Amino acid sequence: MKASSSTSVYTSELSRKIGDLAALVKFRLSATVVLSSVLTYLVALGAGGVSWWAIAVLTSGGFLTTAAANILNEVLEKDYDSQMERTRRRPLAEGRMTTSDALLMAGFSSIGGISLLALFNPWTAFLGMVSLISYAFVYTPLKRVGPVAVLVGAIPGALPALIGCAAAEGSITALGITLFTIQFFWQLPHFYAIGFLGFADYRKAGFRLVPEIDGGVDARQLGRDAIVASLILIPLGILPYYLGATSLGAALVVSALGLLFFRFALRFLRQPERSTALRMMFFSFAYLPLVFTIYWAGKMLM
Ligand code: HEM
Ligand SMILES: CC(C)=CCC/C(C)=C/CC/C(C)=C/COP(=O)(O)OP(=O)(O)O
Repeated sequence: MKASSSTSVYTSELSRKIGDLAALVKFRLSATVVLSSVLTYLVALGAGGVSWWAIAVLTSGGFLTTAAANILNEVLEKDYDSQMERTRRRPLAEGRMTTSDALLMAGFSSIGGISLLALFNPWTAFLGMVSLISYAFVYTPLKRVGPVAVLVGAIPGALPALIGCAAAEGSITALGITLFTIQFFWQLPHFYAIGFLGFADYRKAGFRLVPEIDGGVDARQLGRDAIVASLILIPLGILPYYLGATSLGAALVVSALGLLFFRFALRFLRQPERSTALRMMFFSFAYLPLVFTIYWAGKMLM
């Protein structure tokens, strides 16, 4: 009896620790970031030369680097995270973890991550370092300054696409810049939907990522910007075909997804409310992995 109750205490303690670690590194976000690097790596590499070993190194190096960036972000924001409903249960915000433990993890994680990325080539490691530093030390403080933070945050947010291409090609190429640009513009409607939905929460903690008008969210501005970004994604979708990185069919499907994104943005602009924002947000979750997978499939079938 005693043994079984101490086992269940141990199990629930362990699952709480795992939950805390997942929240500390923003596991789902980090996993998607890494997926974008792995998929762009595969697009750049095409059919030849894919090794499971290289994919494992890119996945673990990318994950450790992204985890370090997110830990630093949560250290810097622990007092603000505790004021937001969405983030208040994070381990640093609730005091279940100390700042020094978190910093120690960020230190080991960044050294491990960048070292693994360096196994590909110096560009991959350098770009990993730039994304980590710009996310933690430029974007994070700018979140309290104004909506410009979103455009700045979209740079480290898009660098994983360039990192994947650099790992495959050894340098910064036209394909890398194209996939970076797609990931950059994708993030704008992605965040504008989230920002609209979470406006009150952001405001409570003093984050100023979302444009305001008369003390409320400026939904027209968000809608217009989402329209512009999604319109840019439509022609951009074709570009990898001209660079020889995918088939015409795949590129056209990606452009069609851009058109669909535009429709979600247009509906949001016409009717800025929870339901239209939610649809734009859920579509954004699917859009990026779909786009890179379609390019890859197109290249494999060429
Ligand atoms: C300017 C850049 C970005 C901003 C400001 C941003 C902001 C956010 C926020 C605040 C959430 C939490 C939504 C919630 O919990 O309700 C979120 C969710 C998410 N973001 Fe982004 N994001 C950005 C870029 C990215 C990038 C680069 C990726 C991946 C490639 C990404 C993938 C995701 C995913 C998969 C989720 C849902 C998973 C989760 O809620 O943990 N985001 N984003
Ligand atoms: C390879 C490497 C190191 C890449 C860095 C990639 C990275 C962490 C991208 C995330 C982009 C981003 C601005 C997310 C929102 O964070 P937020 O601080 O607004 O989210 P929060 O409100 O949930 O804290």
